[in-house]
This record gives sequence, structure tokens and C-alpha cells, in this order.
Amino acid sequence: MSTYNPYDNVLETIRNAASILGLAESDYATTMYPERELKVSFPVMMDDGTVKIFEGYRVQHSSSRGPCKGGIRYHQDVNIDEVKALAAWMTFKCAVVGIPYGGAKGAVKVDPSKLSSAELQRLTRRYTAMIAPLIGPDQDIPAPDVNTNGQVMGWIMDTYSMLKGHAIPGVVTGKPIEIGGSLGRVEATGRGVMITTRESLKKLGIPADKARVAIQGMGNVGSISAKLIAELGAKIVAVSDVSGGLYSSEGLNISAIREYLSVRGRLLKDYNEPGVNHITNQELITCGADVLVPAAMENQITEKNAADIQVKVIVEGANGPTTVAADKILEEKGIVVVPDILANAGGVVVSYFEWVQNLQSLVWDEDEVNKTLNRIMCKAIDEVFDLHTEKKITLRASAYCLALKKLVTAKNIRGIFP
Ligand SMILES: NC(=O)C1=CN([C@@H]2O[C@H](COP(=O)(O)OP(=O)(O)OC[C@H]3O[C@@H](n4cnc5c(N)ncnc54)[C@H](OP(=O)(O)O)[C@@H]3O)[C@@H](O)[C@H]2O)C=CC1
Ligand SMILES: O=C(O)CCC(=O)C(=O)O
Repeated sequence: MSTYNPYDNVLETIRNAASILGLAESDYATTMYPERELKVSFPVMMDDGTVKIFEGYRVQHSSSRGPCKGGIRYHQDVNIDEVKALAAWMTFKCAVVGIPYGGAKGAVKVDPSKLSSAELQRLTRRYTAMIAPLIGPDQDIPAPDVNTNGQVMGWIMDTYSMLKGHAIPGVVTGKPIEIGGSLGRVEATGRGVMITTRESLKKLGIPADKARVAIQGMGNVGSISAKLIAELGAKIVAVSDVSGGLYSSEGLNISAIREYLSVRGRLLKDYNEPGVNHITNQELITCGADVLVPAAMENQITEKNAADIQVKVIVEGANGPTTVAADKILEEKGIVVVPDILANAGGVVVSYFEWVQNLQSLVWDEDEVNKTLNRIMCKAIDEVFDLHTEKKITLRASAYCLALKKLVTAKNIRGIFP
């Protein structure tokens, strides 16, 4: 795993925004520290009867603007600093798009591809029981992230409801529709990435139907982004998963690749189609395209490869894909970076709709979900681009300034007692 500490990235980005806004450290200090960090260890019975101990986390970064909100990640390399960074990004993300949440994130250190479905369910239920004192529809609402999905959210909801003695769908979002999930949530993050790409290209005067796009990661975010960006008329020339990537200058057949990947365990290194070349993830990042959408993990664009990037625009589908050092190189090269806290906010926006539906026992239709998502995203995109133009700062600095201002205002209104 990488040696870059994503939480250091977060702190540097906050300090930069604070200095642009002329804030004293006492004004924004609370945004530099998570409110709560819970580390848990818990046993899980394996299918062969042995017991393994797993480590997990739930970090609540901020509740200044509302209940904490953020996904749960299952990954073998996860650590507390990564979860702290992911929780802080949630706080800034919810603030920049103006939904009434703070930020949180959870994780279990596990490679879920090595577990059976029954083991995964036992692990999820035990982890839920361990973080149960922190979560709940009024205080902290988990959702899917890397290697978790609707089924995992269903097990979390069931375990939490068993502990409370009645059904509490609003404790998690990203659930299957049948138990209170929202139409449109599975596609929401990718839809938000598509909206951000479409609007950013419009503002930059690049026709979307002529754009050549490379996408790293073909999970929930990457694969839906690929599908919806292709529907804008753009050519998806490269995609990848953990095993490597595919490239075709003529454009890839995204529906065939999505269909191939729908079988659990399949990897792109084994995908074969005439005219499609195999490339590495590093080659994908530096391949010739107009738009790069990193939609996999943190720290993929660093000072080691930033100078070789050829695209005009980077739309960050993943959280934290670009290091601070790489950001500076990209700025010097004139590459526009649309930051994660804006570009991938579609997921949490529709999670908010799901939670609102759960609290009111209402069901919205998919058209209403997608239209409202589009409106919220377009407003936030306009605000971020406007401040970027007015202050001549990067889009990331602009997004952080807008979010930080809201966070500091909320903190000041609530006050610090005594
Ligand atoms: N799900 C959501 O709603 C949201 C997710 N995000 C962020 O988007 C990113 C992707 O999340 P999501 O799509 O949900 O996760 P998934 O687990 O669905 O997909 C992750 C994808 O990234 C690939 N991948 C994993 N590690 C690497 C690597 N080292 N190099 C290249 N590719 C890799 C995986 O390959 P393989 O499957 O072969 O392992 C998979 O294709 C994360 O940063 C997440 O935090 C942000 C907002 C919301
Ligand atoms: O939908 C959510 O609540 C959070 C999704 C998430 O984890 C993220 O935006 O990074």
C-alpha cells in the first residue's frame, strides 16, 4: 500500500482553504480533529469452525451541520488514518453540496474476496454490533463504500433493528429497495460523476460527444460513470480494475465489459476482445485521453506520475485519488481537477433522499430522485466554478473554501460552551 498519509493531505488542504478565507486557526481548528474515533476488535467464526479476530473502525469527523454520514469500507490495507481522512472528506462533501449532515466513515481490515458469503454476513453482523453505540438514524448513518453493497447494508439494518427490537430502516442507506432503499441510489455516485463531467466540460468549452475518457476502477462508481458518460456520446478509451486495464483508441464496449464483470471473481486481466489492448493501471493514468476519472482508491495520482498525465480534465470519482504534491504539478500543467468532495457527492445526496424517505415512510419515484440530484449537483458545480473564477484558485481550493465557511458558521452559531 502507499506510503502517503491521506489525513496529512486533508489537513494541508484545510489549512490552504483557511488561509484563502483569512481564518485564524481558532476559527477552524475543530475541522482538523475528528469528534470520535472508535477502534474495535471482534471474533468471527469461519466456515471451517476456526475463529478469526478482525479489526474495524468508525470515525465521526463532524456533527456540526447534522448527523454524521458516510460509508463502510472492507479492505485488507485500511488503517485509522485512511478512515479519518475518509470521514473528513464526508464532512466537506456534505457541506459543499448543502445537505444537512456531518461526516463519518467506517472500515474493517479484511479482504472480502477471501470470505464466503456466510462468513461475510457473520463479520458484518458482529462489526455492526460493535459500532452500534455510535450509529443510528439520528446520529450516524453508514452506507456502501469500497467492497460493500446493498446486501451488506441489509445485514447492518437487520442487526441494528434486532438490537433495538423493531425495524429501523433509516440507520443505513444504500439498502436494497425491498427494505427501504431508494430508487437511484445504486447509480447515484456514477450519475453525479457524469453530471460533474458534463457540466465541467460545458464550462471548459469541450464538447462531451468528442471527449475521450479513461476511467480507473470498474466497481460501483467507475462502471456506472463509464456507462453514463458513454451515453453522453463520449468515447471510453480505457478502464481498469485491481488486476489492470483495457485500452482501445476506438472506444471500449462498456456494456460487454460490465456484463463480463457481473460474475463475482472475474478480473479484467482475463477479458479478451479483438482490438482491445491490456494496459497497467499506471498506463491508464498517463494514457492519451481528454478526461481521466480515477474511481478506485486514494493516492493514485502522485508526484511520481502527475508530470506524465496528458488529459485536460480530471474528475475525481474516488475519494482522495490525488496527493497535494501532485495537485501542484497538475495546476502548473494547466490540468483542471474537479475535486472528489464535489464530483463524487451524488452518492451521499441520494443517500440523503433515502434517509428522508425512511424518516417520513415515503417512496419517491426514480425520476424525482434523479431530477433533484441533478438540481443539487448543478447548483454546487456552479458555486464551485464561480468562486474558482472570482478568486483565481483551483477548483479544490474553491470547494474547500465554500465548505469550510459553512462549517465555521455552523460551529459559531452552535457556540462552544462554556
Ligand atoms: N460507492 C459509493 O457510493 C461511493 C464511493 N466513493 C469512492 O469511490 C471509489 C470506488 O468506490 P466503489 O466503486 O464504491 O468501490 P467498489 O469496491 O465497487 O470498486 C472499486 C474498484 O476499484 C478497483 N480497485 C481496487 N483497488 C485498486 C487499485 N489499487 N488500482 C486500481 N483499481 C483498483 C476494484 O477492482 P476489483 O473489483 O478487481 O478489486 C474495483 O473495480 C472509492 O474511493 C470510494 O471511496 C465515493 C463516493 C460514494
Ligand atoms: O452515501 C453515503 O452516505 C456515503 C457514501 C460515501 O461513503 C462517500 O461519499 O464517500
